Amino acid sequence: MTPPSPIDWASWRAEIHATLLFIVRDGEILLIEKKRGLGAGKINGPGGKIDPGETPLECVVRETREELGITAKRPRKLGELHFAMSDVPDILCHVFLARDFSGQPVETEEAKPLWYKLGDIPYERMWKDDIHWLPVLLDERSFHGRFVFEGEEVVWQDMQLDTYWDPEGPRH
Ligand SMILES: CNc1ncnc2c1ncn2[C@@H]1O[C@H](COP(=O)(O)OP(=O)(O)OP(=O)(O)O)[C@@H](O)[C@H]1O
Repeated sequence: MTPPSPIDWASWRAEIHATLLFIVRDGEILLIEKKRGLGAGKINGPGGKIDPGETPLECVVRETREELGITAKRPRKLGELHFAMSDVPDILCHVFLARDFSGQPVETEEAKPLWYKLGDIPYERMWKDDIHWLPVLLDERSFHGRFVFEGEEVVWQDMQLDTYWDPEGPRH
């Protein structure tokens, strides 16, 4: 049984709209150690806040360039995450997967690039929600996750799978 949500999701609106990208190539995933801002010190994908007038896709390509100096090729949105936070503004995050990029990842003031084998993802150094949806993304399935945080802890969650129709169809 799912406990009742502490949030009224029907009227919930995020103050921040953001993006995340996971690039997977040759059995490895490109992650970053975030050096500043929300989640500094944690491992995540590149991404950040959507600028006014920007689409989520434009944002994720721009943020990946700014943070790692590479250009993601054909990112596909597979997920949406809604975070109700206790001590920072609430976030709606669009999550993308890409299989290729151009350029060489470099460390910047915002991020340090880190490659991990797909079987070796450091979930213990990531946000606590990630383990619930990153394996779904890596399976190329779509998802909609909602998480209520108290500080760094998840106190309520819901994950819906296969929630989007992907116009490009499954890749395998
Ligand atoms: C709560 N559980 C969470 N789980 C997984 N990922 C989370 C997250 N909470 C935030 N994120 C992501 O972290 C990035 C930085 O967030 P964001 O608000 O943009 O902060 P940041 O200070 O870096 O902003 P800018 O660099 O100025 O865009 C952004 O991609 C956002 O989607």
